[in-house]
Amino acid sequence: MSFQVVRPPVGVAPLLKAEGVSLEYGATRATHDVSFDVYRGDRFVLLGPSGCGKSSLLKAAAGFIKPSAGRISIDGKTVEGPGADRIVVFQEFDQLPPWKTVKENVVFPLLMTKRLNKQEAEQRALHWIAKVGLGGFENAHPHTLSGGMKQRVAIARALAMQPEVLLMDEPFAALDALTRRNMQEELGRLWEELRFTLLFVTHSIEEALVIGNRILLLSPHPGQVRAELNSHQFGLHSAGSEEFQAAAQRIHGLLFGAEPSRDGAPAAAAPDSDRSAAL
Ligand SMILES: Nc1ncnc2c1ncn2[C@@H]1O[C@H](COP(=O)(O)OP(=O)(O)OP(=O)(O)O)[C@@H](O)[C@H]1O
Repeated sequence: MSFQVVRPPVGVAPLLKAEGVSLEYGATRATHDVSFDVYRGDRFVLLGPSGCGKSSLLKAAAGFIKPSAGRISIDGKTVEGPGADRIVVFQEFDQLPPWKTVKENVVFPLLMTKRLNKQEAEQRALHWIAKVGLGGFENAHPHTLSGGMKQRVAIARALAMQPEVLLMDEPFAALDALTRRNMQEELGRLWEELRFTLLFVTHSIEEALVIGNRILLLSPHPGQVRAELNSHQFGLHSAGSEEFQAAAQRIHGLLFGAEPSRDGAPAAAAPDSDRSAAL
């Protein structure tokens, strides 16, 4: 199977742009010279092995950490810190304050923006709680919910803020396989309806193919761009198909540089400097 080469849309400016981003924690370099463009409506996936700096890139896009070199911008403006235009959904189930009900969890950040009054915020919260299938659980506390339901609350809370970019850091990684699949389906359904812009981190090749329309492959630590792929043709509908399996295998080869060729000999991975060469 072959991937389409990524070509930027003609005449459209990216919504989120990472330019030569290096991230460091003291002496530890997490990423080196990473560049990518996310366009409005993209489901853009950062994929790479553990420790390659995916979460760090997401945190930098969220404004939680600053690049040691390069820059990240939204609509041309350099990201200098967190903002309501970028909301993060994390993997951890404890991202919801446990003393607040489902409704209060969704309402709270809306009130913090000071753009809505209490009644408007509650109305909007109820709308989003229903949208993620949690109607009837508005007054429940997080500890009474399953892991999947907690992630639904986190998604409702994020989408209610109507961010420019929804940032998701392995949001389904701690869920059992069946719930994870349901949540991937749910996210796809929400995207079909709302067409929000998504930056999604995962180390699962299958999840990247199911969720993303574009995938950035990062090399092992420190993360550098290995390749960029279009993957819009894949989804849960195609998971398990021959083409899907071939794509997953191809990505594995690109990531780890040992893609088995037809005759069984390892083939070279995409060179960092030429993203399209191996696609
Ligand atoms: N707060 C921190 N302090 C020091 N080093 C850190 C910190 N956070 C991450 N690192 C280091 O930066 C590198 C990238 O980590 P990061 O969590 O971004 O990778 P990742 O690709 O998201 O990994 P995983 O898939 O395991 O979550 C790793 O070497 C990690 O040890």
